[in-house]
Amino acid sequence: MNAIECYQLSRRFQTITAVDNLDLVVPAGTIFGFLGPNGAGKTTTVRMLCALIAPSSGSARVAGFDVQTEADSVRANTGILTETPALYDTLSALENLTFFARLYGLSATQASERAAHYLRLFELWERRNDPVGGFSKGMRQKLAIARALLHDPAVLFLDEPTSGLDPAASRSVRDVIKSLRASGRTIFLTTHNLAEADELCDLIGVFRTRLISLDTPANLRTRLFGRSVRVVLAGPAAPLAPLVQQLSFVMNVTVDDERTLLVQLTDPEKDNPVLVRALVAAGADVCYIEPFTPSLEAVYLELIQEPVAG
Ligand SMILES: Nc1ncnc2c1ncn2[C@@H]1O[C@H](COP(=O)(O)OP(=O)(O)OP(=O)(O)O)[C@@H](O)[C@H]1O
Repeated sequence: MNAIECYQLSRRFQTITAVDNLDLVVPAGTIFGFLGPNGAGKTTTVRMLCALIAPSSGSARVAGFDVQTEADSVRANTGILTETPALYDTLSALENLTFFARLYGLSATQASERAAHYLRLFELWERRNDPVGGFSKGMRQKLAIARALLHDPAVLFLDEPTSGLDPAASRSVRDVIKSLRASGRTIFLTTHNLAEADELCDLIGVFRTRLISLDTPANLRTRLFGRSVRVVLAGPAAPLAPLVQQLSFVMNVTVDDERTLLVQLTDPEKDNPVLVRALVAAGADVCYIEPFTPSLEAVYLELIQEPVAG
């Protein structure tokens, strides 16, 4: 089953087109990473998918419901963590959660059960009676995610969930996100943290008003950079680059540093021995050769450089 399906989804604000003909399918139980520069239209997309604003054209189904004709059901089945979640500072963690659970329509018993469940899950139980005003940013963020989960939504939208958190708090929030996927939820994660997207996401959409690319992190790398190896030599690398470039299976060569070549090729298992033989025949001493995995950041920067297809 698909958690999210968009068909030609668009939103215009006066003269600005914020989202242009978005076609997107996100399978249930996955973490989808939505990446794009500032002003790309990510928040606008999330607001349409949560049935908070109407599309100008096109359609979308979230958790099986149409965002326009079944907006109440969409809202009942989605949770959203906004970039700056508001919590009541003078209320305790438990009071905050039970208050919001009642707003979602849960009975008093259900509200306290659900609040206790998430406070334990997110390791906030010991601090349940403390006013939230004294909580660290990481604790507040976990509490805000808990709040978004109180009505047990199938699809959770998280906007920059680890922004401004220290490494330990970020790790703890990422673990929470993984545990939510393990429980079968679908997570729509908007982030500028590419290492985080790489670690968490099953599927990544790179977006700038239009969807530029949609694939798994591994496929995005291979599609853009092919399969690459780093060749570390005992002597200078630059003089050998032209020779390597001439090999029929080599797609591209760059000099990574004084003694290192980055070689993009089609089939490392088959091509590496030929590459090494050619280098040795040219008098080079090969110290070692290893697979090279470009960072998702390199992939992302390459993708958003490309002009948006007409
Ligand atoms: N209510 C609105 N009225 C007019 N223009 C809007 C409105 N909401 C968004 N926009 C415009 O739509 C475009 C996309 O904005 P949006 O907030 O969706 O981008 P974003 O990708 O979420 O950006 P960021 O990463 O900075 O949060 C921007 O040009 C923005 O100014």
